[in-house]
Amino acid sequence: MSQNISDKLTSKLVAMAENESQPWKIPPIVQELAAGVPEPPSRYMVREQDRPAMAAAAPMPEPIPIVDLSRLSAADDDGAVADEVAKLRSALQDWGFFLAIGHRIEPEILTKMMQVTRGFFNLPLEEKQKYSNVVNGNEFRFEGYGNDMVVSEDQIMDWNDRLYLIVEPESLINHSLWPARPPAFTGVLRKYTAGCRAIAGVVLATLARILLGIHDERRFVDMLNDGVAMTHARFNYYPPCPMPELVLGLKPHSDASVITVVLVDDVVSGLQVQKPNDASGVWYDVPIVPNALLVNVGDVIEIMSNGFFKSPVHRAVANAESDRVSLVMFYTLDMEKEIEPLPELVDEKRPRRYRKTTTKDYLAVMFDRFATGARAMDTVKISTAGHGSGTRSEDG
Ligand SMILES: O=C(O)CCC(=O)C(=O)O
Ligand SMILES: [Fe+2]
Repeated sequence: MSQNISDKLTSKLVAMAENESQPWKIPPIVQELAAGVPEPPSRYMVREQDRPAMAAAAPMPEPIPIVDLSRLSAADDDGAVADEVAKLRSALQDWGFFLAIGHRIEPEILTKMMQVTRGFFNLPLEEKQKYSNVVNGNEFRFEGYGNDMVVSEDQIMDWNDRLYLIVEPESLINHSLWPARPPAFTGVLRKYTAGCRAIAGVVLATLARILLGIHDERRFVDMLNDGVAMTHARFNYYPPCPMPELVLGLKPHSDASVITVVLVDDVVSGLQVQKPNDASGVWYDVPIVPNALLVNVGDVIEIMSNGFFKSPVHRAVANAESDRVSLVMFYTLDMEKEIEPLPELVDEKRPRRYRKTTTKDYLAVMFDRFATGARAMDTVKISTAGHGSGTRSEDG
């Protein structure tokens, strides 16, 4: 027992000493930093070739795809369902995302969700630090308030603070990390979570219908109820930046989720996407559409659909005038669940394009790669240029 305590103490002291010699591991809260610096510190400055180039970001070349979810589950007397399914299909094939209307979350809940999100980030630092994602002075945990993990001294940091929470299933909620203030936070988040769950269900049923047929509509939805599938909420806060053209709010990435539902700031834009299957690399500004929620394909659906649907690369840019918030719901599968292309979607004409992985392996790669700006997806893609499958065995 005493040996145990002394071991713990020793490891804590070692960790503290390491931490002192590696202060870069615990970055400042960007909101605090932003309030005091005339220009972003160098570790936030992106390489010249990766700069946001705000001027070069283009408006979307066509109207942003909007899908009315209420029509997807209506009676199909007049072909309305088929029309809406077709819209969803082309939105996801062209862009990897769409804006959902007819989603049945009342506008008041969306407004309140925005208010409590802003309310949390506007609290004094000491209050927010009660939910810190750094424990024992130097250990990062995945849930909580702070920055994303810093894995190396030369990592380029995002102009972003975030609160990360598991919101489903109930048994995995860490109640001590749910903010007590603003007082409405918990109640609103619960309602919002239930509304998003319904959205994820309708969209996943439609994707399965497109890929496998109506008889197999529940294939993806059932995965969200299989084992311990989790929903993670990421509340993003982007402070104003004195030189926004030198930083990124969030570096380019695709989501490691099955599917993602995003509530973007209702006043300040900042989300930009690249068009899947378009090699030009142009960034498009996503416009704000009141009361619509953005739904995007995640890496898991890209893999399981054998590339039929692509998980779009996106990023967030900062701006000089205003802060910005967003709330992102990531649907993930049981940690042990194997992820690979559905056998029905692999044949001679369309050979397997992704290696098998598991949720936990993929998330581990994702967190590591995100820090460096690399894509986790590249570790499971099978090169189509040659016929080799890379260095790892395809079933490994
Ligand atoms: O802030 C946004 O609009 C997007 C955030 C995002 O992509 C993420 O948190 O994964
Ligand atoms: Fe994202």
